[in-house]
Amino acid sequence: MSDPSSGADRRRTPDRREGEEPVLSVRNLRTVFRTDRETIRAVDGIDLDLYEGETVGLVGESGSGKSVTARSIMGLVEEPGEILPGSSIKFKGEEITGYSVKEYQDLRGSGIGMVFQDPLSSLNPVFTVGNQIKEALKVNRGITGEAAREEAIELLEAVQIPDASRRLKEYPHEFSGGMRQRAVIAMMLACDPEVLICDEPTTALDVTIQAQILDLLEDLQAERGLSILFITHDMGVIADITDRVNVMYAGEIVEKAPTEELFANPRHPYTNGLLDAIPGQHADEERLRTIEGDVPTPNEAATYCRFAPRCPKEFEDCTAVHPQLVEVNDDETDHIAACLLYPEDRSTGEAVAHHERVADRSDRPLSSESGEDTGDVATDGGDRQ
Ligand SMILES: Nc1ncnc2c1ncn2[C@@H]1O[C@H](COP(=O)(O)OP(=O)(O)OP(=O)(O)O)[C@@H](O)[C@H]1O
Ligand code: NI
Repeated sequence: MSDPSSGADRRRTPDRREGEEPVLSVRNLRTVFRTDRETIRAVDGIDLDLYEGETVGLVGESGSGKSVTARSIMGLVEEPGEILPGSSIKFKGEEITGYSVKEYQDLRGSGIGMVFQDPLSSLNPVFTVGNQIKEALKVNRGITGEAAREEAIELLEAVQIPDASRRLKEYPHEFSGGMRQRAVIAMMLACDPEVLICDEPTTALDVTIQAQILDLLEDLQAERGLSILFITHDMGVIADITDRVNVMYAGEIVEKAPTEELFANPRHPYTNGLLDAIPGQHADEERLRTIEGDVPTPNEAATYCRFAPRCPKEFEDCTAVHPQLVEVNDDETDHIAACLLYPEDRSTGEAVAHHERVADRSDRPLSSESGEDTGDVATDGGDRQ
């Protein structure tokens, strides 16, 4: 059987670095939540690549599917959530969708670490910070006793927690918010991960502390060659620390480009809306501009543009054709956008026809929508070696 990701590879042109394999590669990821009333397509067919030593951003408003993407990668999708067959997530070339509970535990213990917005969700209140780091060292790297204590001190020093040997004996509640997040990062480093997924790790912190944590992540990345997937709704943070960006809206990635390029030439109207909402962009205005309206819950197949109802550039076809990620023009092969206005060097009619052709090749219904479970999607699923 063919590789489930090959169709997606042909259909879009993401993120490639010549001759190099990504550490983490996501293709056609679809994660749904089925309730009695509806099927929420929280993540609806996204592609994502992360190469060694780089920071890739995933940005979008609340409810766009960023956290579900992260949880899908980590094997943390809970009932009634489900990763659909045909989705592919590869870590160092190995398919990890379909991993057992034990395999995911091992993956989280060594390969991929995750830092959440709330550090207390990763820390146990009844154990000292030192004990928790030592436990991580024991379970994941077999380091115990005095060696573990020394390593724990080194890790706290690596995340710039002053007075490390004393602080090891303290409990999470004795740490400030910023220090707690550092402790969580130290715990992640205890697993010696290659990939770090950060889901809004600084959102709850004040601006100064936030900047310090971002600096720390950059330092750690340089020292350890970490690859970081950074999730945020804050375009300012994206500009600060990422090399490449994926803009997400209602379960889909709508624009993808190197960070500098995205900020210099944003193409998708949604991305423009997010950029306009950065504080300080419009000094003459008193209040922050935000995009009017809310992210819709993606509870039906996208046979149209999900952003159209809020889009200042909406035209008739936007409600009838599902935009595909296409190159914004002939010169920008690493800049793609899912908007019927592109490729910009074609007439609107030609561009729309192009999107229709690509959609024909790649949009597939959920098996539940095609009546019987025909296996149309499921046929791709069983390809794990
Ligand atoms: N357990 C669940 N059951 C049903 N729907 C869910 C569940 N978890 C997430 N969703 C839905 O999935 C969609 C995406 O949620 P997600 O948490 O990934 O958004 P997000 O981009 O991380 O937003 P935020 O910036 O607020 O963290 C939302 O529509 C949400 O309601
Ligand atoms: Ni989230």
